[in-house]
Amino acid sequence: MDKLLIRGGKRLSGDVTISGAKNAALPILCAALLTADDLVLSNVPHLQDVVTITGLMKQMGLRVQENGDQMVLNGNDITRPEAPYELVKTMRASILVLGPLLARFGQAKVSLPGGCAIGSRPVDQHIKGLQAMGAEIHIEGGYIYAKAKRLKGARIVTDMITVTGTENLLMAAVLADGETVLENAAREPEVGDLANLLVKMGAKIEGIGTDRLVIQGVEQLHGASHEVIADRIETGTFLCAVAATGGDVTLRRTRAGLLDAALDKLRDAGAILTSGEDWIRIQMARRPKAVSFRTTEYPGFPTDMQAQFMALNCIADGTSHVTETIFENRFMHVQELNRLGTAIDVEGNTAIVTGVEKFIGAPVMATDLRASASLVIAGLAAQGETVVERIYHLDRGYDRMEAKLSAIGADIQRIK
Ligand SMILES: CC(=O)N[C@H]1[C@@H](OP(=O)(O)OP(=O)(O)OC[C@H]2O[C@@H](n3ccc(=O)[nH]c3=O)[C@H](O)[C@@H]2O)O[C@H](CO)[C@@H](O)[C@@H]1O
Ligand SMILES: C=C(OP(=O)(O)O)C(=O)O
Repeated sequence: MDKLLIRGGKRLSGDVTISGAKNAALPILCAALLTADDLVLSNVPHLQDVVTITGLMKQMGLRVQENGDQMVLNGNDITRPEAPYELVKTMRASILVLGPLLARFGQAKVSLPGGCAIGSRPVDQHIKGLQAMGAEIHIEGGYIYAKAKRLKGARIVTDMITVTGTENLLMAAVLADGETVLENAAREPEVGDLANLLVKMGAKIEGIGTDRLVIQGVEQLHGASHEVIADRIETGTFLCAVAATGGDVTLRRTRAGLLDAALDKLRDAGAILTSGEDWIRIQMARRPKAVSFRTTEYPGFPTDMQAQFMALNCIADGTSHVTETIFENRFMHVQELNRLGTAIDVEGNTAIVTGVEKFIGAPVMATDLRASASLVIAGLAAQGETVVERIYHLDRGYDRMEAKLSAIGADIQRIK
């Protein structure tokens, strides 16, 4: 299994190009199931999750051509609307095939994703919403069996704000008969990116970017071209790395407006941030100040940035309170960070982080995607060598992270 060897203490400087967003690319790739025409995508990130979702859809009959960060997908020959457990278990976002398969083919068999390291993560809201649209659904042997001659528009109010739930129901509603209203919809930019693509494919959607999506179903969708938006979590991760090590780095092909809440916290920590239409520059010349925050749905502070900011707080001046409100078990990085000599206590869903002036590298184990990123940031800021094991988690969601970090001066290498 691959590992990362990091020799910490290097200042970071230069330019980094941010990739397309994992959490936009995954639902957008699934939208290829909604049409028999070509979907032409650009800025598709090189990620294991992208390999997994395209592999899953290829075994259904989807044709995929790749060329760098471009991809052409064609769903004319889909014969098996099924998602087997072997593929779904490695990536929960595979549940995103359920809505489009049911909407276009009137049936789907999709493995239940199960929980993961950060929480139990049920998909009851996806199922409840599809049932409200007239789908007959039963669960047997760990699989969701769904069928509906044609889905019918409905008013759906989800119990909580769910990102992939909103995306699944949106992809179902675009081909349903009549009007669907999704209340309490997620407002994450990735939901908006999917909705904008669907409109290009001929869908009728109002309220994009708001918590109320109104969809008039159409008979069929056609092909379209689309560029995936920048990954705001990769952006935030690189910004945290520079804030933790000190330096001067410009991130290209990304946008400050995607992550205002995280940028505010970086400013509070002492970073100087400037930005233009498609770049963000961070200058950090001092020890960071501790920053407290609570994770919430967009536009609040993202749960997917919690671990990386916790690593930053570990070397900051002062004590911070980090409260996780989205997932019940998203502090797996705490024990690993403490192996480097950091000082974090957990009380319920709040971590109390007492900043230390320095920490020393150690072998650590990645437990999930963003936990891995926090260990890389801590390793970059630590003295001596840190070895991060189980980086297959990192490869799920970061596009060539070690190459991008090396290019701005980090001493980091992959050990096969
Ligand atoms: C591929 C993708 O886009 N993943 C993102 C997505 O995950 P994902 O879409 O899985 O997360 P949700 O927004 O659905 O989860 C929010 C909360 O709702 C709960 N819930 C959700 C659905 C449901 O049917 N029942 C239920 O109880 C979850 O357990 C969680 O506590 O949003 C999360 C929250 O911003 C991010 O951390 C993930 O990176
Ligand atoms: C939790 C994440 O992803 P997923 O929903 O794919 O597990 C993430 O991107 O941080």
